[in-house]
Amino acid sequence: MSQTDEYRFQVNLGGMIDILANHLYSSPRVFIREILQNATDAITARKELRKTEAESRSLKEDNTLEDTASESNDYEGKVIVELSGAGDQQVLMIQDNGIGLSEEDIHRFLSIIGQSSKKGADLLTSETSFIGRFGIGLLSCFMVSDEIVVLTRSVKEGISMEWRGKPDGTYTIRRLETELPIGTQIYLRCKPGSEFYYEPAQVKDSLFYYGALLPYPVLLSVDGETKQVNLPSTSWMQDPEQLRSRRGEVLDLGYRLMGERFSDFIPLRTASGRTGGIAFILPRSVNLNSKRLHRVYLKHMLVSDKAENVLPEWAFFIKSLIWTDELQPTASREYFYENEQLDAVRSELGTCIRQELLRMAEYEPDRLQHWIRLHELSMKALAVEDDEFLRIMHRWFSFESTFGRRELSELIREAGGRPLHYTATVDEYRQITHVAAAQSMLVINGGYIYDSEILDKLHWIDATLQTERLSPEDVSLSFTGLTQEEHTKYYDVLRVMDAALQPMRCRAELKRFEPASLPVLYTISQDALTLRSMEHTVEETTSLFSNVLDSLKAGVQQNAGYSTLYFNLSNPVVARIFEATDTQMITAATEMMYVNALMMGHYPMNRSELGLMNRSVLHFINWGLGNGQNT
Ligand SMILES: Nc1ncnc2c1ncn2[C@@H]1O[C@H](COP(=O)(O)OP(=O)(O)OP(=O)(O)O)[C@@H](O)[C@H]1O
Repeated sequence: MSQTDEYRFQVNLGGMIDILANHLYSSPRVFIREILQNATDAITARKELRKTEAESRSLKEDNTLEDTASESNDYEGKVIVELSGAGDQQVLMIQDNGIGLSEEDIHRFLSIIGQSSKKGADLLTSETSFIGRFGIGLLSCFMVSDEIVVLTRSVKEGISMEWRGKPDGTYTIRRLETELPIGTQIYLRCKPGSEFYYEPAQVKDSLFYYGALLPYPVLLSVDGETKQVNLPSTSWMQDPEQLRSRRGEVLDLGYRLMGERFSDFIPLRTASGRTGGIAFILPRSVNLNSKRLHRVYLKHMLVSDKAENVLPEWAFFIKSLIWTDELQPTASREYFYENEQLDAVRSELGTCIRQELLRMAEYEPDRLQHWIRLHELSMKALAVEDDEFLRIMHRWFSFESTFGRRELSELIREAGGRPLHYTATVDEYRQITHVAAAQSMLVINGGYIYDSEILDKLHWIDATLQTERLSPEDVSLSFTGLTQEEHTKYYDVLRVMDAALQPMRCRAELKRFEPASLPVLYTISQDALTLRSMEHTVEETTSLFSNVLDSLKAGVQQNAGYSTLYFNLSNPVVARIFEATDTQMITAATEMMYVNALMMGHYPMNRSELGLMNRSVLHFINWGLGNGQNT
């Protein structure tokens, strides 16, 4: 048997940095986030240590818990960022007064890649109060510097230490003579080509971008001038009541962090209180398919300003600012794992929004109406998909109707317990709108996108809400018929009219209806309508395709009913036609009325109908001129 030699894997640090820079992080500027994050974790660790120490002391000395809490609260975390030098001699120093690193910590955590003092038993699922867990974040500094220098003094031991690491994987450690303050200082010297990331404005922007909500001061010192970069205490953000009472400040925060001037918002908070935020209502209407980009802070640090999955899909009219301490970020820290926890949080935040909508519907209807008007089309699209949303919003949706544009709640009231009548197409609505309005009949135009689908679904969400689709033929049922004498009197004229309309598979009927100004009403069955559009297509297509259509047409033709042209005897012109005796004149008038009705109903006319129109117009001109000569 041959001898087996055992070797250790070697890590090519340069290669790893390349992977981080080009494949994990979206921009080199994330090094600021990683350092701020480490500082935050170090401050948290120091706070926790003080708390445990105070607790064990209080147990020994029998102090009250309040004494313990106040003792652990008298420490204030702080981060100072300093820029010095110029060009490629620029140095960025980040100092925190956190827990610091002991000599042993340096060997265990700082010098071994992938080793972290912060992870729990299970790297991905166990929870800690820290943001970091992978033990790779500090490497991001090599994207902008050829050396990382860490000066540190642990709260646990008095020795001040220096660690210097290079991207080739070498590092040095030494004890310092001077005594440093407790905490850590990181020094980065600008790497050629990275000058941009050391510009004071850039550093300031990045510190604000990632750390605006950090609960301790982050100070930036440039040319001897020191200013706080992050927002002064925003702990009130976590309390929905405070958010409501600080309306102006919240809207201002929205502008500073999200760059948009919002005018309204909904406070968010899950039952556990571990996730919450502000759901800003978009002040402009948005496409339902546009990305929903939310801004999420994990333990006060920005994780992503492009998080799509923290709110339900339907909350497209909202742009939110979310804080959480429970969601699991990915290693790039730019997204969250799509896991059960995220599912639960998303649904709880969705419930907050729903409840607020319901609350508004009850107590602030004007506010709700304003939003709906802004986002109505997208909200209707959502309501078609989501019954729960439809249930909340339906009564605020507006529809065109013969009573004007009204909210559904008003229309339901007007209908007084009777079914709501609606047309399925805009053309059908156009055909009957005058007639229905003149007869004070409530008809809703369901022809616009989503409207008839919503009307169709109403009885699913409320069994008392009945709807009925109406066709123009149904409206004709409300017309007044003629007396027996009138029937006899107008029988011959009607026969002439029928004969004139026969080639168009249309029949004439004589009724009385309102408004008197409307001479005729054209109604057509669905089959007849299909046949009409097929005929129209045949006229416009190639012979091969028209053969196919012809055979389809033959099938439909057998079933297709006639359309009907209702003449309105209450209309003075129609009344005069029925007094006429000249058959030619009656025929021409009928044809004119027919094409006029088609145009009013927006039906495309076929070739023979256009010819008909031409003929009858010429006929009337001729007749008019002849009449003129006679007088
Ligand atoms: N400012 C600091 N104060 C104290 N310890 C620090 C500081 N910065 C880094 N460390 C130590 O160095 C270790 C490695 O840091 P690094 O940023 O690489 O990883 P991490 O923060 O643990 O995890 P992640 O890769 O998820 O950010 C940390 O676990 C911590 O022990």
